[in-house]
Amino acid sequence: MTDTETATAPAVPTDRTAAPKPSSIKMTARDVNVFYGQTHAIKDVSIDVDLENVTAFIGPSGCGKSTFLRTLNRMNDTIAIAKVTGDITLDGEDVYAPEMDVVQLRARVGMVFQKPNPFPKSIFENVAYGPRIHGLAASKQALEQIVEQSLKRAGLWEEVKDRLSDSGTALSGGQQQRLCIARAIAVDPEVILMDEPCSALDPIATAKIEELIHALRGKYAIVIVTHNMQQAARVSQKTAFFHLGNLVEYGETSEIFTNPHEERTKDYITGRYG
Ligand SMILES: Nc1ncnc2c1ncn2[C@@H]1O[C@H](COP(=O)(O)OP(=O)(O)OP(=O)(O)O)[C@@H](O)[C@H]1O
Repeated sequence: MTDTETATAPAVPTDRTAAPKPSSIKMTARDVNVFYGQTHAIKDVSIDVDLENVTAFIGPSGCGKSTFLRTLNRMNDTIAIAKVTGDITLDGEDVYAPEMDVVQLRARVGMVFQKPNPFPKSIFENVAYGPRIHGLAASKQALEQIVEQSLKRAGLWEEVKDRLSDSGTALSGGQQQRLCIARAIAVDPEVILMDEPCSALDPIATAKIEELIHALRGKYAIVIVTHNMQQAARVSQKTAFFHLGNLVEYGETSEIFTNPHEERTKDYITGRYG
């Protein structure tokens, strides 16, 4: 059954992981607009991203979830016709300031994409590349330690520790996605943005990524775009609902799914439109 076929809102887990924690604000967005030529894709969006809570972005196809996610680490800079206005900060620093080093920013605010995209290099090199170019390891041993710790944090170490020189592209889809998460973790990020990270994965691989998101909660601020409302309910403590480029409602996930304030949110989570 797909989300659009469900007649009721997804159940929110009642275990402790679902409860939001008091949090410090890691990123802020104020009055953010994004234009692709004449298309006004994001309209006056303001939001705070917590460190301790996982934030899910949900909404129907084309509502601007990915576009807004990409404003947080300036990935839209790579799209020639994209224009971003408004203010975005990371620990109070202006992300769009001319002096902001974008390579450094994207290490601090890492990204995991819909389709796993390991480099056509060894498992070790996939993880070692970032720390090496950012000068994070003083020695070969230090680099090996970073690789091991990142693979452990990404829940992949046990599966790959005996074949670190195999190609990253030879792993299964779910393993490749965890490798991409290890690659993001290796440069010691503060925020991890995930753009539908499970959409190309089977249910078992998806469950592993969801467990991993739980385990990483609080170590990094995590924002996940998902089409799957059950997934949003399972992995996040805060949910933002987007519709036609507007942020319609943002709040605690349990509240959004059980007691939404806006009619459009209610219609979406009960599957009245998709
Ligand atoms: N590179 C681009 N060039 C031009 N328009 C774009 C580009 N990327 C997105 N858009 C437009 O911006 C709007 C928002 O798209 P976006 O991909 O952010 O939505 P989404 O909610 O993530 O959709 P989906 O869930 O289908 O991935 C849409 O109208 C889309 O057509």
